[in-house]
Amino acid sequence: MPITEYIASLSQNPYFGAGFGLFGVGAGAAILRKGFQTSMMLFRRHCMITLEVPCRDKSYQWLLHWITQKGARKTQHLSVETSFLQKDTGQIKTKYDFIPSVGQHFFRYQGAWIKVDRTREQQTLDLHMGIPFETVTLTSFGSNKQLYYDILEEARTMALKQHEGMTVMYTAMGSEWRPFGHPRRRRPLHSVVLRNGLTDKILADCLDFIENPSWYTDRGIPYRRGYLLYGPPGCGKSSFIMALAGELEYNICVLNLSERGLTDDRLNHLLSVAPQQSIILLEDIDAAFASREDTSMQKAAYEGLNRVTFSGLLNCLDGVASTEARIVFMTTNYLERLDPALVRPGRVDMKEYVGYCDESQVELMFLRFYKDAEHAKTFARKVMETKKNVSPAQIQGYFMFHKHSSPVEVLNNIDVIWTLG
Ligand SMILES: Nc1ncnc2c1ncn2[C@@H]1O[C@H](COP(=O)(O)OP(=O)(O)OP(=O)(O)O)[C@@H](O)[C@H]1O
Repeated sequence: MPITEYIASLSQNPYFGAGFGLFGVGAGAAILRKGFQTSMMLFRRHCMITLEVPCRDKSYQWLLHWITQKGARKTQHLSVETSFLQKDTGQIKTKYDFIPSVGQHFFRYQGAWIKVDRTREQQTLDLHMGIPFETVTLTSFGSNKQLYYDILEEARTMALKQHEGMTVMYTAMGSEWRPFGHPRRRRPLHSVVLRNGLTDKILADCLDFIENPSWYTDRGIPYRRGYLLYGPPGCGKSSFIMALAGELEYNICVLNLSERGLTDDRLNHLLSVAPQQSIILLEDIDAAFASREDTSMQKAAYEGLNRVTFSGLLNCLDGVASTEARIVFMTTNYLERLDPALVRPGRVDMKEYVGYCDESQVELMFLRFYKDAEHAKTFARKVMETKKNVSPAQIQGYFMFHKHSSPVEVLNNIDVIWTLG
């Protein structure tokens, strides 16, 4: 049979017609699907704008809180984050924050609909935090990037407002800094009573440093400043640094140099990634190295474990180069135990003794507690007449002991100061 006849006979075959029809429908559907996918992809690429924020990014938590409070307020799918807040009285209040749960949420911002996708990768763990890796993706119509800048900026401002008037303490965890405990209410600087003029001297030095970055850059000097406070325990070294941080609106990163596992490399890294506007505090700096020289059990226990070396610390202090003001505070009870190399200018630019009370300090502390100028003078004189060393912590303890006593009773019992605690 010639081929034309064969084709003509096929067209009359009902089975072939039906099969061909089905094939046509299938092919048509496939082409339509492909076309739809391509146009969706083109639409997404040209008409939608997305922002992906991974959980390692600083703005991640800010954004989640902002979305719950400002954006997707009506969403019913939430997860909880519990935090603690300390009141002035020391009482701790538990606070529950809701954040959008994993999944999709929608909200309107500046007239635009925004889709929120919070996704969690079950397979990938964030090694630093030990939690699954997460991302939040915002998607919206249009090409206006400003929308996302505005959202991130609002989220940041909202987060910072929460900590207004607070000092956040950071501690080193692995290779990063993490807030430690609850943010503390700022302590008024002059509530820490140091010898006359010392508070203002240190404050003025810090302010001069913070306000004059160009003085350092113009002269090629690293933009950092080191302070050492030394003196007996209970005289206010730590309290002063906390109060100073509050005054400067800085936070504090506390580093324990004797910590096991803190190597030179880790220390170097930590110093270079410290949060902005924070004071680095190295407490009891003598303890980290003193134990190396003695042959006590302690040394044996730590032997073989990674620790910071003295030269490592010096290198790290020298290497703290930063575009923003880097303030390092060190404290010690034993200045004489410190290696001169550690306290030379450049590493320690200001070295101040914070010691036992003098007469005016005792008087001021009395005034703060009892608001009685006349008895304050007598009290201070009587304390000084004993010729015994007295720390502000001892005076504070004595006043707390006499919380409900009259100023006269406080005057008549001063021997108790040295027997408390
Ligand atoms: N100069 C001071 N003025 C007011 N209070 C003070 C002062 N010094 C110490 N105190 C009080 O005494 C307590 C202990 O003080 P702090 O821990 O600051 O002393 P320190 O010098 O850092 O001691 P250490 O060397 O043991 O760390 C705090 O409760 C603090 O309020």
